[in-house]
Amino acid sequence: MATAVPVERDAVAEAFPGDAEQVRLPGATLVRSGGGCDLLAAGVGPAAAAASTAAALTAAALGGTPYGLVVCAGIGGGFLPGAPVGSLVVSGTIAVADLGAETADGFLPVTELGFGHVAHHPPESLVREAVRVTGARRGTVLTVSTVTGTAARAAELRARHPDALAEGMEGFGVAEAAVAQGLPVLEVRAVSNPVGPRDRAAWRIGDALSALTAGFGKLAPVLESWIQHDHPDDHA
Ligand SMILES: O=C(O)c1cccc(C(=O)CC[C@H]2O[C@@H](n3cnc4c(=O)[nH]cnc43)[C@H](O)[C@@H]2O)c1
Repeated sequence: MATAVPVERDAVAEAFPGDAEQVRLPGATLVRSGGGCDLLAAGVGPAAAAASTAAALTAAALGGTPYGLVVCAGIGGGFLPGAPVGSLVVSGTIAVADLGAETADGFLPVTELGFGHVAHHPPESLVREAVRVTGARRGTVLTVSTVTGTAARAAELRARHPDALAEGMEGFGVAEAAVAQGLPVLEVRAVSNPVGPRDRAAWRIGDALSALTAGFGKLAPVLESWIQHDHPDDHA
């Protein structure tokens, strides 16, 4: 489980029972819950998140105990009216919003330049179960390197990503690290602020952290059970 900062990690950890221990690795420090779930405060932004998630995944694989699933979780911006403050969003798609080239004719995603990826798709069975048990909204979660701060930018993102419900700064980085090691990935965002004109007074970080803890209270058993079973329909 990768969050950006320790306060998000601890909000998620509350949902996992038992005594936690700290595990220090080269490039990452994990909090290991009593139930064996590893939580990582991976850093803010896609690059930091990818680097520390990759370090943790590689250490587990080399140690002979590879992970079965990677989850990126945290607070995020919500696109109104679909994702109001305090709501929970589960990623049908994890997409990077600003990886590409600006041209006179508009934005070109990096894939149209012939490189890499711009989206990753969590397993359908996991998304469906996560939405069912949490009551979360399902949508595309965008990863941005610059927090959206104007109505014009929010509208531009929605025009390019009509299914977008939330934005954060780490999901795509975590997903790139997971997919590079053949692992499934999911993103869960609790909405702390609307995506749009910058208004720090409107942030509701405490409410979003509470929504994260409550959501993972319901999600934790689903994640554990999902990892234990094969999901042939997801491989099609
Ligand atoms: O200074 C601002 O106006 C501002 C507005 C929203 C968020 C920030 C952050 O620095 C938070 C970064 C942190 O939290 C996640 N997050 C929360 N809300 C958003 C958002 O609207 N857009 C993107 N990321 C958001 C993010 O994943 C980071 O970990 C500052």
